[in-house]
Amino acid sequence: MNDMGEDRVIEIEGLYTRFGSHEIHQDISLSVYRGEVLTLVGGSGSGKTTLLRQMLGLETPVQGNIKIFGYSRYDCNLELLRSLRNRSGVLFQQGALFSALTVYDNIALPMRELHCLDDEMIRDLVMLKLDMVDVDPQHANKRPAELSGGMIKRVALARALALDPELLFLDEPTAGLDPGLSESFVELIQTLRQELTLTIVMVTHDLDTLAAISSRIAVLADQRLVGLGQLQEIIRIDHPFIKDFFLGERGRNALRHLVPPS
Ligand SMILES: Nc1ncnc2c1ncn2[C@@H]1O[C@H](COP(=O)(O)OP(=O)(O)OP(=O)(O)O)[C@@H](O)[C@H]1O
Repeated sequence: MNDMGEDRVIEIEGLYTRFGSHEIHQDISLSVYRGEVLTLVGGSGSGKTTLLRQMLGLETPVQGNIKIFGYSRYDCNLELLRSLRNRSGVLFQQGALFSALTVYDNIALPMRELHCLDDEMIRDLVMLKLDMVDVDPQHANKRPAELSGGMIKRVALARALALDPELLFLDEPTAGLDPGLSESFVELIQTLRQELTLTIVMVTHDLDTLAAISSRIAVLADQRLVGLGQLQEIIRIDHPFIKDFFLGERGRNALRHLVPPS
């Protein structure tokens, strides 16, 4: 099977996750379509990060299937898995840069792992990625400890985009940023998403970020998917988590254009 003409980038079917006797997901099914931003929300411990890690192939559910670009995560050969990995990029929480490596080497690492690019080509590509995320080349030789929180996120995004992925995973992309930095980081993601025609799966607790870039939202609660759709549809669902999350005071501020004041 290939992905020609297929507009589902990810297909999750009948997924169950358990850690010991702790049930995390029951019968989760959802698709992510090419070019959309699907945002996963849910209470603490509802299994958002676990689901993201399963899509990345870093964890395996006890039951169910996940297809990426039309290929099952669980019946492919090593070469195929590597190619699936190279077609996706990930921005982990807190950036997760290698602290011993410079900015340059952090971004160059995935390129070097391909073993087919020479040093000059890698240099040009690293500089191009830094430019894409608005980081001045003068910072290339710094280590992560010398960077501000906002800069770490940008460098981590440059690394996530190192291999020109079609699919980007963002785990709490604006966590730890103050509102101004958070807004400009979201604008950067939005611009790159359009320029690079990315498909994005994002986990966030931040309603401003969610409202700014989500095409659709998937809500995890009670081990299940209790909502899947556009924001306007989600906020009409009668579920305690949804009411609390979207229609509480913070929600009403972030979504004031959608939710009438009570
Ligand atoms: N490898 C693991 N072994 C055992 N339990 C785990 C493992 N990974 C996650 N869990 C548990 O699974 C549950 C879901 O975790 P997960 O991190 O996916 O939730 P989350 O929705 O992302 O939460 P948060 O919003 O707090 O980040 C939690 O109770 C967590 O302790």
